[in-house]
Amino acid sequence: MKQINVGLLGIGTVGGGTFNVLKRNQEEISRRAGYSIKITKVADRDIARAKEITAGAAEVTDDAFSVVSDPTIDVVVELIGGYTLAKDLVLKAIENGKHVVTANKALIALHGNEIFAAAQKKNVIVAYEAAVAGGIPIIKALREGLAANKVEWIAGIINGTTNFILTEMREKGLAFADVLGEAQRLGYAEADPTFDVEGIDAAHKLTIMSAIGFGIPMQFDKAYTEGITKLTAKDIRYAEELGYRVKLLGITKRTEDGVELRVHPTLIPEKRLIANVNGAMNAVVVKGDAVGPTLYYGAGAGAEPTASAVIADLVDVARMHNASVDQRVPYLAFQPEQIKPLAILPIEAISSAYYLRMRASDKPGVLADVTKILGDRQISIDAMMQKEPQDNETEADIIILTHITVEKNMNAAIAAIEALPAIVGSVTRLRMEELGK
Ligand SMILES: NC(=O)C1=CN([C@@H]2O[C@H](COP(=O)(O)OP(=O)(O)OC[C@H]3O[C@@H](n4cnc5c(N)ncnc54)[C@H](O)[C@@H]3O)[C@@H](O)[C@H]2O)C=CC1
Ligand SMILES: N[C@@H](CC=O)C(=O)O
Ligand code: NA
Repeated sequence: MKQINVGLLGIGTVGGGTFNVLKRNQEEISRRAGYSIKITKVADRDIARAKEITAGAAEVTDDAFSVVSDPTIDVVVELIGGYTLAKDLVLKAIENGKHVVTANKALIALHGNEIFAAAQKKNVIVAYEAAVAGGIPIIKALREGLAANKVEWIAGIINGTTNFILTEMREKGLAFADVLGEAQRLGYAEADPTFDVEGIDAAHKLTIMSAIGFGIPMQFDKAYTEGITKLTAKDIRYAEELGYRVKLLGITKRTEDGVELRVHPTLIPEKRLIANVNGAMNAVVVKGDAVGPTLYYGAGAGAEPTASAVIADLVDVARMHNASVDQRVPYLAFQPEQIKPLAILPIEAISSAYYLRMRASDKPGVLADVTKILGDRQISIDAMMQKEPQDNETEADIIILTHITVEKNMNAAIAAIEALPAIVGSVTRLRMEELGK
């Protein structure tokens, strides 16, 4: 059987998983690929660890550029992360006519447009299944399985670290910081976990799915990004009392005015399957006009689940490396000349239902003032809950769920509510999604 030589850049969590799974399932994988896929060279700055993992099965170097320039290497697998060095390495590999597989969503979301244009010119594959929702074959589903559909919206739990944190906080009442440490230990978190907890990693993945779903260029800089660091256990509890779960959701929707591209904590009805996705698991709902809503579920992070996607890409490369660029699945699902920009809507222009929590002095008339402010702006109320003041407290929590309104309208209403003398501090606002239709 012919051999495909792989140069692996970075043998950390995902690189190590890739090396091990490829070794363990070698026979099964080559029966599928029609080629023996072999990691022949590994670059990692931690040479000792790389040598320990590879145990003599591959040449090890600390010079990643020597791998992308090595004429014996057919495919470069980039698993170092970050955008600066990774971009240089990937562009150099493409320039040298090598196919590329990467799990690096930051790289694709920020520099994908440039990378795919370079790859198209050189007739090489750039595959990135592992970059979105880890082991779930969501790129495959979006690019191939749903090709008949006009995609209407995509919504997903696409960051394992934050879903793990939210689950542990809800189920075990643990503090945010303790759970983050555990997620790091388990290999889920990014090198800089701010990317996870501030929603940046999810926004990278959402940007990629939005581009593939709607045939638009990658526009990460226009994404609205809000993480989970300000989320309180109290809001998670109140949401639950009202029949909802709070998840960090990435949502992208095609509307008449443009495309919504937003990541934020979101209340989802608990009866939805996606509301019950826990731990580091990911789930993505894609709504196509023909197929309706479809749900994809699986491990979104971790060594072997992510390796599963990396190796699936390697199998695709093995099968398709001799084809010409126009015989292959296009990088972003649409033919490159058919990628057309659509405006990304600012967050003020999106429409959503809302969860509002405010603290009010326990005086008569406050509720009437709040409902009048909402009514004056045509914001209708779906549900309301008032918590009696506890023990020595003189203030009560009021929780309101609204029907759908434009965010700009809600901003004005919140400002007016916060200006009421009886309202203490600021109003907590969380967006809600039905995800049904
Ligand atoms: N950990 C996960 O669950 C997932 C990670 N990813 C992505 O996969 C990529 C790799 O992530 P991890 O494996 O978690 O990271 P990691 O930090 O465990 O591994 C990175 C490896 O690259 C090596 N490295 C760093 N700088 C280098 C340099 N200049 N030259 C040579 N080697 C260098 C490090 O020594 C390390 O072994 C990232 O882009 C990440 O976003 C994607 C999906 C899931
Ligand atoms: N840090 C990421 C890793 C996978 O993409 C996550 O937690 O989802
Ligand atoms: Na994937």
